[in-house]
Amino acid sequence: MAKLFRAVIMGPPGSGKGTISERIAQRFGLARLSSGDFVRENIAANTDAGVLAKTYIERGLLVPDHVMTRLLLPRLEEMTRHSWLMDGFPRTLAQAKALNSTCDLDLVISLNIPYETLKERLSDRWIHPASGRVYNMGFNPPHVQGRDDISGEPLIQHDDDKPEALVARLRHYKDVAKPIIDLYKSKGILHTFSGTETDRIWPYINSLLSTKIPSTSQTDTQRIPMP
Ligand SMILES: Nc1ncnc2c1ncn2[C@@H]1O[C@H](COP(=O)(O)OP(=O)(O)OP(=O)(O)O)[C@@H](O)[C@H]1O
Ligand SMILES: O=c1ccn([C@@H]2O[C@H](COP(=O)(O)OP(=O)(O)O)[C@@H](O)[C@H]2O)c(=O)[nH]1
Repeated sequence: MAKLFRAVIMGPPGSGKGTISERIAQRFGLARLSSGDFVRENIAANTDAGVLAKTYIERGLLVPDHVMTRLLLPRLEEMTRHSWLMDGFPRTLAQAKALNSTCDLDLVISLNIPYETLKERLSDRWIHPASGRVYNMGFNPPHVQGRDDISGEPLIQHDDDKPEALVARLRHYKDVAKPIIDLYKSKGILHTFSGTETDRIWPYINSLLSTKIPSTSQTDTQRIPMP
């Protein structure tokens, strides 16, 4: 069996993690895992953890570590035979340590994007909740306004992209990300990419990953349904 590949993508809200994850998943055939999608699915399904998580998300806060690790680690244990790319986890040092005890990461991508760019992008971000596909009215608008290109279903905006929640989220990101970044740097697996446009960053990520994983002919993002 080919060697499995496990990667994490980090960056503040709006830095392009979702956009880049989708490209990586399509180009390299990795399973794409998103902690945010997982939390939202739990909220929609009214699970105990979902109801609890909602009270934090509404205030622009992170969900507590013990809730997140309880939700995600069993999920990762089911993925022992898949290569994957995780977006949104770990978001704290405690989560990074918990992840560390579950699996060995091969690579961490960290995105470094100016604050003004983040604010502009998020005020105009639209999402197809079922697939996680993201649109931006300027950068990658849907073919039909307000509708997902593939399913035709309605697009939504996240409550936590509102400016009130956003400022708190950005401040919080800076504080909590630094020790995680330092940890991955010390392990020698951190790769940082800076810039204002995903299209300009992407070729560098693409060539880095090409040296680490074989590309596939897969054209559709592989999203593993959450239980
Ligand atoms: N690893 C995590 N730890 C704590 N809370 C999390 C984690 N992942 C997701 N959440 C919660 O779920 C919310 C939505 O997750 P999602 O990844 O979509 O976040 P986001 O902040 O909108 O991300 P981004 O804007 O960076 O794509 C977060 O704002 C946070 O409250
Ligand atoms: O170069 C870019 C990359 C992304 N986006 C948009 O910015 C928003 C945030 O991107 P994404 O959801 O990928 O970021 P994340 O929050 O996952 O890091 C989305 O509306 C994207 O369409 C953009 O306008 N230009």
